[in-house]
Amino acid sequence: MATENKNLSIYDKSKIPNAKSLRFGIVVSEWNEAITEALYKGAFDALVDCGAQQENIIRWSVPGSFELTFGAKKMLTTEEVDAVIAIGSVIRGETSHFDFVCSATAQGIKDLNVAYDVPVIFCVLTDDTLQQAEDRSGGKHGNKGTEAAIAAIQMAVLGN
Ligand SMILES: Nc1c(NC[C@H](O)[C@H](O)[C@H](O)CO)[nH]c(=O)[nH]c1=O
Ligand SMILES: CC(=O)[C@@H](O)COP(=O)(O)O
Repeated sequence: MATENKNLSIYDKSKIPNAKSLRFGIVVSEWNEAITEALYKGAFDALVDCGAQQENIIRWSVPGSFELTFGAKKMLTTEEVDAVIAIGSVIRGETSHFDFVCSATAQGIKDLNVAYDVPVIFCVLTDDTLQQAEDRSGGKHGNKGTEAAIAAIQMAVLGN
């Protein structure tokens, strides 16, 4: 289902485990800051809405999405967290750099999920235009940060 047919911000709170006892790390890329800050707000607000304590949400910033893998690895290996959310916004430019950044970031975060026992949630927008990014970070398609927060809670308690 394409995002166009799924609002990224809708969740049934009654079906989401309470996050009161959980600790979360959120690593935020500074590239396209207006987008990533909107994604962060969506994630933070959803975690708190589902019971997370604000003091149990640790935020770190990294320069760009390519650095999210290292930032998430450092977060999960040095902080006591139950899940990490990696937030980025990659917007296509003139060259193929977009493809390399997106691929490396996706593969890197996937690799962390294989190598470690703490879920790392892929909250990285990969858009052709700024409008697409705006639509998915609190715009007409909702907020992928909200979606990522719900996934983080669900994965943090998986198998418990
Ligand atoms: N163009 C975008 C980047 N590029 C920067 C890289 O992520 C990385 O920081 C640099 O290559 C140094 O290692 N990053 C984004 O997050 N979004 C972009 O649109
Ligand atoms: C995703 C990128 O790295 C990209 O925005 C950089 O732009 P350009 O390809 O024009 O150098």
